[in-house]
Amino acid sequence: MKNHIQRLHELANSPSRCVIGLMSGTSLDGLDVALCKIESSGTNTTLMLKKFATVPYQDDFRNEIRKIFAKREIDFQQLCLLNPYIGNEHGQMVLDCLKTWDIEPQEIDLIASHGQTVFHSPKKQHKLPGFPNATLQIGDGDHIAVKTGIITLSDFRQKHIAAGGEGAPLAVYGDYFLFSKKGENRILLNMGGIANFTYLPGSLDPNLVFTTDTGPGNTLLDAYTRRFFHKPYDENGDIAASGKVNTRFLDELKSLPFFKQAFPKTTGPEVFNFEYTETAIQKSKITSLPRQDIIATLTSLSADTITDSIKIAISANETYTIYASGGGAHNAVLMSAIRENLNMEVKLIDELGVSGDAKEAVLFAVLANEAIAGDQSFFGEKEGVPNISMGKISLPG
Ligand SMILES: Nc1ncnc2c1ncn2[C@@H]1O[C@H](COP(=O)(O)OP(=O)(O)OP(=O)(O)O)[C@@H](O)[C@H]1O
Ligand SMILES: CC(=O)N[C@H]1[C@@H]2OC[C@@H](O2)[C@@H](O)[C@@H]1O[C@H](C)C(=O)O
Repeated sequence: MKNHIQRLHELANSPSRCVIGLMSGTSLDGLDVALCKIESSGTNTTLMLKKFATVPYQDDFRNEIRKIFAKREIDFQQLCLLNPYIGNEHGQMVLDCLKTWDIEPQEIDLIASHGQTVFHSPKKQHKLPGFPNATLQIGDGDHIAVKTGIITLSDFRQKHIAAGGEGAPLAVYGDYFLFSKKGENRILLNMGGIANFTYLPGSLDPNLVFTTDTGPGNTLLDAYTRRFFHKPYDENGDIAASGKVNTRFLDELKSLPFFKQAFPKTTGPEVFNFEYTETAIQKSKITSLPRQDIIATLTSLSADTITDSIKIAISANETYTIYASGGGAHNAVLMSAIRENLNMEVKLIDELGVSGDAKEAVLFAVLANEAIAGDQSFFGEKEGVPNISMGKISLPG
């Protein structure tokens, strides 16, 4: 024990750390593994992404998670079993990546594991008096630490809730440290299962930094494409490109109160799922609409709700640059609808030196770096962006 605490002390005082960030998002496509060298902390943080891989999930593994994923009623034993099971699997995936990269586990200082979100329930969504914002990520950190022999930080979201946030989006911290630029207002738009963005003011004023989910990114598209096109997602937006947007259906999809809620707000596949699409199809009486048109309309919904949110958050006369990341950045139809709605170029975060597919995993590496070596950076007084260090520490021995 004493050795581990001494090691943490050394790491806290070392000029740089080698940190593996792990992200398993709402799309359940795989585990993103980002090996980063991080120097310093807070606004002085510099990061070099040394290696990156997405370890795809096997169907069996994904199906086990789907049994409980974002469901109100589940088999409690399944939840209990998955917690160590996912931790162990993620640990093994890290070891496999290290082997492929010809790197010894001893060369890694920390793992930052997001885990798997299985339910996200902000107050605005559950509306149960007396109950707080809540979110649950599983894939226990102790199992990763013991499996890999590497000190592991996990369960980052609880502290954010304890300090007054909804547990997400946490990207804001790393976004601010890594991607802020004096003199340039930036929007960092991430389109995973759920879409969110961070506003980084060119003034660098932490009081103006802003982050929120906007609603669906790919989650509705994936669910519908899986069910009716027997593919995991609409590759490149090809199905959407072959369909037409149906306005009646689009208006019905947009009538959900979530879209009118004030920022910051968060959501998940508990709300944006196949049933949500089905209900909107029934309500708008378009049951005979070609399936490509459904995909085209769902793609428009993602684009419109993203760009409407950006327009609300940024005043009309303000200039800014948008950098996109996440799997949705590979969807040409989604990207061009966003460009069209905003009438401006949308760049890729890759231009700023980090691959868009790696960004979220990288940001958890930054959070772990901050928890171990940071000095509680000031994030202003804005609601939903608490000034805190996050993550629980699991020791390997
Ligand atoms: N070539 C592609 N064409 C179209 N869509 C793609 C492509 N590649 C990935 N995607 C979409 O991106 C999704 C995965 O994105 P990503 O890994 O960023 O999500 P996530 O991290 O799981 O979600 P979240 O950020 O909400 O937690 C896929 O499920 C798919 O919908
Ligand atoms: C509860 C949860 O897992 N939320 C995710 C999800 O995926 C995208 C969006 O919804 C975002 O709010 C968050 O993840 C990113 C990494 C975040 O916290 O910034």
